[in-house]
Amino acid sequence: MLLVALAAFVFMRYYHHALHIRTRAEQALLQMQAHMQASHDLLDRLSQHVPGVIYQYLERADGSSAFPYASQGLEEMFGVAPANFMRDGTPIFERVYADDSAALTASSQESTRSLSTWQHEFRINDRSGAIRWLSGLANPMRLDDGSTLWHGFIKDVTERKRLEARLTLAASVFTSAKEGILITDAAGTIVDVNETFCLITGFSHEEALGQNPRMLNSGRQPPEFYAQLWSSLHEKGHWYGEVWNRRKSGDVYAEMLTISSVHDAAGAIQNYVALFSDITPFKEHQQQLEHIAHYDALTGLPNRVLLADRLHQALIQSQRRKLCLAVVFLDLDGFKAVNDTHGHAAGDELLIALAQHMQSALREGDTLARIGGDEFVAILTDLEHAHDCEPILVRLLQTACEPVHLGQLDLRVSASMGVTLYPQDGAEVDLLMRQADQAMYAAKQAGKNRYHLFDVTQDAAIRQQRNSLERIEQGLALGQFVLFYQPKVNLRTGTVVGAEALIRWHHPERGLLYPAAFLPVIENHPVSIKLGEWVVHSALAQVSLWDAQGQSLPVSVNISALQLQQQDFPDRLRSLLADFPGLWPGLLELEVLETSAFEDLSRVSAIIAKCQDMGIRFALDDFGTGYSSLTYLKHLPVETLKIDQSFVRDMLIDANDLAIVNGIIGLARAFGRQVVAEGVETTAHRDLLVSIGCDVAQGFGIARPMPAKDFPAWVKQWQCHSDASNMLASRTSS
Ligand SMILES: Nc1nc2c(ncn2[C@@H]2O[C@H](COP(=O)(O)OP(=O)(O)OP(=O)(O)O)[C@@H](O)[C@H]2O)c(=O)[nH]1
Repeated sequence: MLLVALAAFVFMRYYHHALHIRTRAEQALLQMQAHMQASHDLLDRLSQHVPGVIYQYLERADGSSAFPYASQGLEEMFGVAPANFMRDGTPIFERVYADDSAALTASSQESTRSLSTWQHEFRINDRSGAIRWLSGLANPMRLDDGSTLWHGFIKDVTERKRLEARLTLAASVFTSAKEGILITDAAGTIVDVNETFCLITGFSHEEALGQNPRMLNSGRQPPEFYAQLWSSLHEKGHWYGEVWNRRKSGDVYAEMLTISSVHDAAGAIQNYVALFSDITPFKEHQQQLEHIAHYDALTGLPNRVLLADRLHQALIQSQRRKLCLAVVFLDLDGFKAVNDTHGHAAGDELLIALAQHMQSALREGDTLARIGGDEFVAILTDLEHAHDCEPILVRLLQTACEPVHLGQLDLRVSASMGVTLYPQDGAEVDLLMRQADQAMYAAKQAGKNRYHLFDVTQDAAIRQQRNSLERIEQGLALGQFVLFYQPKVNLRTGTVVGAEALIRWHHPERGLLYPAAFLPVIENHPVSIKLGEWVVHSALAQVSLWDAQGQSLPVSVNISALQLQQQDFPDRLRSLLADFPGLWPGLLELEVLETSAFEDLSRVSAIIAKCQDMGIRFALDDFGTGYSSLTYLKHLPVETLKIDQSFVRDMLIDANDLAIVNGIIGLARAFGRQVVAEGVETTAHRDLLVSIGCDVAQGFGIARPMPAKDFPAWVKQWQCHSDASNMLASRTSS
């Protein structure tokens, strides 16, 4: 019993003891669990304030993995709560960016194998699918069961990576840019240069650093240039332009430069960044192009473009210095023959040699340009007096005709030169060139190998002539010319036997002009033919009109020698007549001036005869005034002689004139020609003419030339007076 009791006691003691131990163990466990929970909570709380994820990673011996612990950051990173990976870590690895997966596995395996710190950067696809960069670091420990446990952290380094990428890009732009880059601090001290800077300038990185960009100064830009550059930099924050700088070798080069100022957050200038490219080859090419554009390729002399520019400048200088200048247009004589005989290449050589020789015949400051094949122009400047150019002109002439030795050949040409002088009212480059050219032409005309001075007065007259010609042509086109008609009457019977058509010009500014005011301008000019044809056509139209009105009256028109001598004159006249098919050609008489200079009388005679075959009549006007009256009378088959008014007017007081009038009447009779007296002014004229056998006359004493519209009324009025002498008396007194 005691034993039982003892056993029970022992058992109880043991039981209590065991119970106590167990309770204490349980308490300790609970305590430990509570402690662990607290540590866990503390870790969680702390890790919330740490960027990224703090974790434990377990890799078992069988290859499976788990994240026994991971802070909440894991959920942010992968979108799944850490608890999900406590037993199986595989889903995490499915998020790793495919390209980075192999490297991640390799780094992990290496850490497992060597138990070295695992440190790796890799990319994942976050829960939105975007790529993010992670950077992990963990230390491994081998557990007894052969598994490996890492403790470490992973953080998101996407932003850092982006910055790094930008920096890398910027660095590679800086390094590999084809432009030279130079960076200074705010004080202008060079803090960095790139590779291209070194290539362009020849200065190494070390040589450039700490220097001022002034080290590149070539001295080609004046101080004002740099002042303007800095002012632009300060005002606008940048400057752009071309600069000539000097390389380390001393060579000057051209660069296209952009400078920008870089400011700090407070707006203060921190740096200046200069970017430049070497444009020297481009500049050289540009210079070549400019040379081509301004210089003659064969002789190297200035060409026409540069000449115009130089001449323009020379005119300004001449005005400023109050000195003369001469423009000399020079054309070689007989140059074509050199080409033809010795070939183009020899011609070229001659041009080159002559260009050099002539250049050296000029003074320094004068310009010699080649403006075409064998044409040159010289500008002789700073002449005190116009005649100061003469010795230079003589020298030029001599130089141009000196022989040029080319191999076996001795070539020799000469020059014709036209010279014009400045100052001259309103003269400009073009005008001076034209004047010199014109004068050169005159030198050629005068026999070559000489110079000719342009004559301003003569030129003004020529221009005036040209202008008048244009006005006359214009007047003709605008219908400003009219025909007036002067009656011819039979003094014995009082009958009106015809009229002479006389041209007048209703000039818009100068009023009614007589032929003497404009016909001399067009004498021997093609315009006179045009005007002459107009006269014939208008007269035919008038005759035709009067004919239709029942007043059939012959009309005479004056015809110039030039017009009559045209080979096709009869045909042209025929076509004028063709416009008036019903008109009898005998109503048209052509008056040829007796003073006309005919080149070939037999040809003129043949033309007259052809026209007469058409029915046209002819008169020799102003008969007796020329040197060839009798020759013309003999050779030209005209029907009528018109006695010049100068003889008629003065025959009453001058016996010689009377004798001439008598003589002409006698000649007319002898040659079977009719005779008409011009310039009848009084009854005394009439009586005398009638008494010596000239019945037909015209003159102011009968009627002045009048507009066509007044003519029929005048005829009617004339015929009302049976006694013509009364009429004459009344005219004379009026
Ligand atoms: N060799 C050579 N000949 C040229 C060149 N340019 C034009 N010519 C020739 O130069 C000649 C110039 O003509 P002209 O001035 O009428 O010749 P020219 O014999 O001097 O005649 P004149 O001036 O009346 O004395 C022509 O035969 C052109 O073909 C060139 O660059 N080289």
